[in-house]
Amino acid sequence: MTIEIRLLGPEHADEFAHPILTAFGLPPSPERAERSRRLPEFVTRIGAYDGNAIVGSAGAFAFDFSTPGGGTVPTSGLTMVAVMPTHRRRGILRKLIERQLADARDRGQPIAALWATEATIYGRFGYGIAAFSGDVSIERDRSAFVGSPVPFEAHFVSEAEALERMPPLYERARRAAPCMPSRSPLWWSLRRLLDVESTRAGSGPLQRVIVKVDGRDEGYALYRTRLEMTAPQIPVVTVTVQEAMGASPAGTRAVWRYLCDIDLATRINATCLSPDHPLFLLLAEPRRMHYRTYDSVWVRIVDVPRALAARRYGAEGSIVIEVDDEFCPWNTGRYRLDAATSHVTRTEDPCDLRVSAAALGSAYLGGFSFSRLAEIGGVIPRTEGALERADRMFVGSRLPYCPEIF
Ligand SMILES: CC(=O)SCCNC(=O)CCNC(=O)[C@H](O)C(C)(C)COP(=O)(O)OP(=O)(O)OC[C@H]1O[C@@H](n2cnc3c(N)ncnc32)[C@H](O)[C@@H]1OP(=O)(O)O
Repeated sequence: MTIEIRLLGPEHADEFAHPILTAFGLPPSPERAERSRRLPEFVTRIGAYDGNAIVGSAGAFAFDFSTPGGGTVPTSGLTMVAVMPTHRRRGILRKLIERQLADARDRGQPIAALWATEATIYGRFGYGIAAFSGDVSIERDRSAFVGSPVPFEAHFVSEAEALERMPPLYERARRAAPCMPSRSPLWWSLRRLLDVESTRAGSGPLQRVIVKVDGRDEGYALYRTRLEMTAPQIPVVTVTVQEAMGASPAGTRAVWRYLCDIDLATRINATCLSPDHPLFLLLAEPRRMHYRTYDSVWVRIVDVPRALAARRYGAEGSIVIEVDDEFCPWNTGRYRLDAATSHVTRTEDPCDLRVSAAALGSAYLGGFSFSRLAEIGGVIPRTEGALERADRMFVGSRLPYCPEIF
C-alpha cells in the first residue's frame, strides 16, 4: 500500500471532509462544506490517498493567537484530522502532521495549535498541553454576585449590528488574555453568528445582546433559550451561552449579570470558560456554577526564535534555553532570550534550561510554569535558579484562554 499525501484546494472541500465525517458519524452537508470553503482562515487541506480514495485528512486554519503581554503570533490551527478506520495505525497521521508542520513553516507561522479529541494523540509530535477550559451550569437561584453592582443597559441587536459592534469588544478582550484567535468578518458570520437549525440543538434562535456601561459598549452575549414544561405546568428555561465576553471588568460583570437574571431561567450553561474566569470571584457561591474542566488548546512550537520573539515577558534578564526536538529537528539547539526586548539569538553558550518541544509548547503561553513541568521531566534545569528565573519571565497575569473549539 502506497499512501500519497496531497495538498487540496477548496474545491475539494466535500472530499476532504469524508474522513472526519466518517469518524464522527455525520452525514455529508453541502452547506457546511460551502461555509468551510468561504472561510478565509481555512488555508490548508491535506489529503492522504490510497490510489484514488481519500483515506486521511488534516486541515489548518491560519489565524493569529494573542500572546502574553498583548502581542500576537501567526498560528497554524490544526483541524478536521481523521484517518479512515480501514487504514488506521499505518503511520498516516504521522505523514499528515509532518506535512502540516512543513506547511506552517513555509507560511511563517511560528506556532501550531489544536483542540484534541484524545489527549494521547499529539504529544508524540511535540504538541504540549497549553490551556484548560471548563463548562459551567450556573444555578440561577444561587447566582448572587459579591461586590458593588455595576449599572448597565442591555440591547438586542440585529446580525448586521452584531457583526459591527461585537468584533471590537472581542479584540479588546483578546489583548488581555493569551491564546485567543483572531477572527475575520466571515469567521464571525459563518461560525459565531451563524443561526441555522443544525446549530440550535433543540434550543431557540440565537440571541445577540450588547451590554453598555456608562453609555459605552463593554460586552456582548450570544445565547439561546429552551423552554420545557414540567408537571404541574412549571416552565423551566435553560440558557445556553454560545459566547459571553466582557471587554473590561465592568463589561464582564454586566454581561454575566444580564445572563444570570433572565426570567424563567433555572440554569445558565456555558462552555469553554478559562480556569481563572472572573466568575470564580464574581459569584458569591462559585461552587454553584459546577465548573468541570478539560484540556483545551495544545501548542506546538514550529519556529523557536520567532515564537519566543512574538511575546512579552514578565521579568527582565536573559536565559539560555536548549531545545530538544526530534520531530522538527530545525528547532534543536540553544537560544539566548533577552526578556526585556524579546530578542532571541542562537548561541553556543552553556544552557540554563533543557526543554522538550512539548514542554516549551506548554510553557509558551504561560499556562504552565517551568518549575511544574520540571516535576514531570520535560524540563531539566542546568544552572542554579534557572527555573525560578524562567517562571518569572514566562508566567503572565492571565491563564491562556481559547473561547472556541476549532
Ligand atoms: C485536531 C483534531 O482534528 S483532533 C481529531 C482527531 N481525530 C479523531 O479523533 C478521529 C478518529 N481517529 C482517527 O481518525 C485516527 O485514530 C487518528 C487520526 C487519531 C490516528 O491516525 P493513524 O493513522 O491511525 O495514526 P498513526 O498510525 O500515524 O499513528 C501515529 C502514532 O500515534 C499513535 N496513535 C494514533 N492514534 C492514537 C490514539 N487515538 N490514541 C493513542 N495513540 C494513538 C499510534 O499508536 C502511533 O504511535 P507510534 O508513533 O508510537 O507508533
